Amino acid sequence: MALLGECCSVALAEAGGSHSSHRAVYLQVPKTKTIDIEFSDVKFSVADGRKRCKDVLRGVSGRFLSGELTAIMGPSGAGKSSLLNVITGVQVSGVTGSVGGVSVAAAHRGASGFRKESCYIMQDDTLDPLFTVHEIMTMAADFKLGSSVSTKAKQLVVEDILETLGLSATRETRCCRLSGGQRKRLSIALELVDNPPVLFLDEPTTGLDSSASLQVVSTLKALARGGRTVVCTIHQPSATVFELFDHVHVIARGRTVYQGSALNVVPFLQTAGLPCPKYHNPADFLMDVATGELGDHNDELERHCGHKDWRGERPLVKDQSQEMTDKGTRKAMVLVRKPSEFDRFWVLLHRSMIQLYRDWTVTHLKLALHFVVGIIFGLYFADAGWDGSKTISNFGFFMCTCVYLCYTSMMPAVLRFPQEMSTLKKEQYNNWYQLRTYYIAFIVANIPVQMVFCTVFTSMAYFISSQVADWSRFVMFLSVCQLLSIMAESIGLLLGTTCNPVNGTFLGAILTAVCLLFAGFLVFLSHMPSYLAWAADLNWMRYALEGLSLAIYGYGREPLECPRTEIYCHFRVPATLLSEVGMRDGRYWVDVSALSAMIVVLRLASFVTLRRKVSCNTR
Ligand SMILES: Nc1ncnc2c1ncn2[C@@H]1O[C@H](COP(=O)(O)OP(=O)(O)OP(=O)(O)O)[C@@H](O)[C@H]1O
Repeated sequence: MALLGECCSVALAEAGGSHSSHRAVYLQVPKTKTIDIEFSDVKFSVADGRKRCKDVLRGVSGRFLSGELTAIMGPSGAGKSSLLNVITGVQVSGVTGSVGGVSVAAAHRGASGFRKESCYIMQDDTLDPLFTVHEIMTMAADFKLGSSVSTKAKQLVVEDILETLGLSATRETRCCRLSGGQRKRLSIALELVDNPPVLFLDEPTTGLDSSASLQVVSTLKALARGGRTVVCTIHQPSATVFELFDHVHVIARGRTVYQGSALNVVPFLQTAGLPCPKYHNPADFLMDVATGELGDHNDELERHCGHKDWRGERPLVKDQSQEMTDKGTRKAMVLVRKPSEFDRFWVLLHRSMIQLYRDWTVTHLKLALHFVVGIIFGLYFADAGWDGSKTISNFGFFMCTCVYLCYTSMMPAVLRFPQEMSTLKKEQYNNWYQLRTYYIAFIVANIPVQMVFCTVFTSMAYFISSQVADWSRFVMFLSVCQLLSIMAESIGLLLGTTCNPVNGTFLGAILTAVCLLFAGFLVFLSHMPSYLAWAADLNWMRYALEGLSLAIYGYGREPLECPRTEIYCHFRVPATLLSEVGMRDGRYWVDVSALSAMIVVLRLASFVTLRRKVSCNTR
């Protein structure tokens, strides 16, 4: 990698800001800091499942220059995405060689400066379907430009980028309703907000028709001409699209078989004794050769492409900032200070709140279901709260409440992070925010919602089943329910970040069933074999059940009423139940503390596993 010029901006130099903490953002594609990326002898191997090594990249070298639009091409499985992943630092294990003048390992530790300034638009780039184009762009501007830039200036940046990428007409359209080409352009637009000097794109034209592909690649070319280094992988481009590329790097079976200008492909193949038929798309012919359809010429091509530099003239880069000054246009330059994590926390919180509000399946539907199920529970256990002859049924009500809260909190949580993983990976790679900021914002936004669901269900079930009308007991009961549902959600988050969603939901269901077994309901704590008592001590459901029982029957509750028809009312005195089920010596505060401690441990553990999952390779 080489810095070709200290042309970041005059304003930057005047401000005395370092490149890492300040960046100049123009309201139109500017000439920015220019970065060339050089990589040499890059090798990447993976275990192929039979304890043997498969060489995916076998010593690939090359240079991607600023101002140029580069395509990495090759047959399917040749190693295009792998090369991009190695250069961007997404793939580190099993890789040797150097990128940006330093070894791959050192580059991963942060020695390669271009990575901090580059953005990577992945193939399966997901855009939140709940937001409009304008909203999602505004959020990107808030993340990247922070509060040092006024809202008005941010809006100008957003409008300008939308205009440049031909998205102004869709500004009020929700992302889920955009066409494939518009989605790709929006993914690019999001990353342009803070004007990155390097853009990597994995197959930006996949799934697009020829005119949309042409639009996307033309956009990329315009961005490259603004001084950026733009590199993308691409499959079989049309002749028109192919000609737009300034530089093409072709890989076949992990080796470079051509690197040079798109216009030099035909003369190159001619030199290698492979004349391209007249009226044939050179890109198609090149792919036919690389796939071996015309015989195995890869060794020959590899030799020939090393003999001569097939690269074309370096294109002239447009200095648009200068252009703007010359024309005296309204376009202004904004000096950006890197936003604080605190600023980003508020943006994340705001985003989570909108998501919760707009996704009616997450909030409205669940709220309605908790309300209805709470009523059903209450009716099913009607009178169990005051009637001494139904005390065992009431104990069953506590157990059913625990199981219901566990399942309804745990299962959605298992799917929560896997659903957001691709967005999270992209935003993490592109330095939108730190993972801990995201995690804290998630907790702060989510816990109150969880508490509201739990309160709705518990209140309905509590009062309809005629539990004791004592506010302090109700608060104690509700607090345990809240802790249990947050606890179950924590387990779900941990499972979602350690296993895949299918295994996670299966394990969650099994875990809840085992906890039910050791909770002290099916086998009372007093009847449990002593050598298995430890299992109950580790069981969050046991603490919840005990907490609920003590909240209702502990602390000197008056004897219950019994119907006249009952000749013998065994559980009339509440303490009798507590003694029989082995909870007489239980302490409410111990149960609450145990649940709280487990929540803290599990939330920390899920953060660690989430970080591992986000930072692990794309595969
Ligand atoms: N982390 C990995 N573990 C195992 N195999 C891998 C890994 N990364 C790449 N490969 C293998 O390396 C080969 C090249 O994969 P890569 O995705 O780079 O190809 P590609 O040229 O981008 O293909 P396509 O155009 O079909 O996307 C494939 O056979 C793939 O299975």
